[in-house]
Amino acid sequence: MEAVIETAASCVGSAQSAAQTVFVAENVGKSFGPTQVLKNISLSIREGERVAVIGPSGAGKTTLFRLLCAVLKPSEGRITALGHDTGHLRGNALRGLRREIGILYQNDNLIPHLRVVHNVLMGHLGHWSLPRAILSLLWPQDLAGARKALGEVELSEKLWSMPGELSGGQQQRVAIARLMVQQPRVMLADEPVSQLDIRLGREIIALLSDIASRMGTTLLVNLHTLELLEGHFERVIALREGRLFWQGAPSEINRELLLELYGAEYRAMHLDDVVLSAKV
Ligand SMILES: Nc1ncnc2c1ncn2[C@@H]1O[C@H](COP(=O)(O)OP(=O)(O)OP(=O)(O)O)[C@@H](O)[C@H]1O
Repeated sequence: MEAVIETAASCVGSAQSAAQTVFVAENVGKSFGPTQVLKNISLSIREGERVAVIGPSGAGKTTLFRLLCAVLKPSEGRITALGHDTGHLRGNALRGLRREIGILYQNDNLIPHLRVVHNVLMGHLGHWSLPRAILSLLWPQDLAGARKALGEVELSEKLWSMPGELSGGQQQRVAIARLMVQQPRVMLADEPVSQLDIRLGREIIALLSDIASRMGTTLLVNLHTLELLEGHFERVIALREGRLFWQGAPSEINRELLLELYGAEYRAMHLDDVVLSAKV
């Protein structure tokens, strides 16, 4: 099966569509020392889109996310994030960009010695002055905002709990409540459910997708569990060996594509059992 790869020109699109674009990668490469882990990646993500990034282990998914949120700079090519060339961002401009990008990791999202309320209010950190942030640790500022966000993730009763008293799924919900308080323009979730069983994973992906669509926030999720694509994403981007292998709608994914994408991992992932359909 022939991999469908967009050219830089078609990805970048016209000046008009660029105005509604949150990320543009143009011929991006990333090397660590002599090892090139991303090669010639060109893609764009539109405002409000919900996109899943898939691919075998080591394909470069996390590296791509770190480039998009400007934690890493490209070795080649250019990334434009919310209108800024990340290769040239420094100081306040870099902090400003990071405020607009909310990140959810697979675990360790919460500060273990802070109560849930304080973890949720961490979402305000990019906007609050240092004195207000310190004061909030003694006397939570915006308690109503924390209560509301926790209500949205159905954890109102955990406001004063410690993270260690929560299950893995509940901790991810608290991290999502923190994202709601942060109100970023983009949410990047890097394998947010790989530590959870499939039922909890489904709940978390459904919650993220629902919140992103209600807030009009762009959502990018790096996913290993392909069963979770169903119904939540408008587009899938597949990476293989550091290259953009394929992109399209979830409904276009078929057995041949997955066999070619995952190679030896295909059987281990039980992909024959995966039933994919687009209900977005
Ligand atoms: N800081 C680094 N220094 C050196 N090599 C790195 C670094 N970060 C990532 N790599 C390498 O880059 C490649 C891609 O890693 P990355 O974590 O982006 O892949 P991935 O697709 O997210 O994999 P997984 O699904 O297993 O998490 C891997 O071979 C990894 O070892």
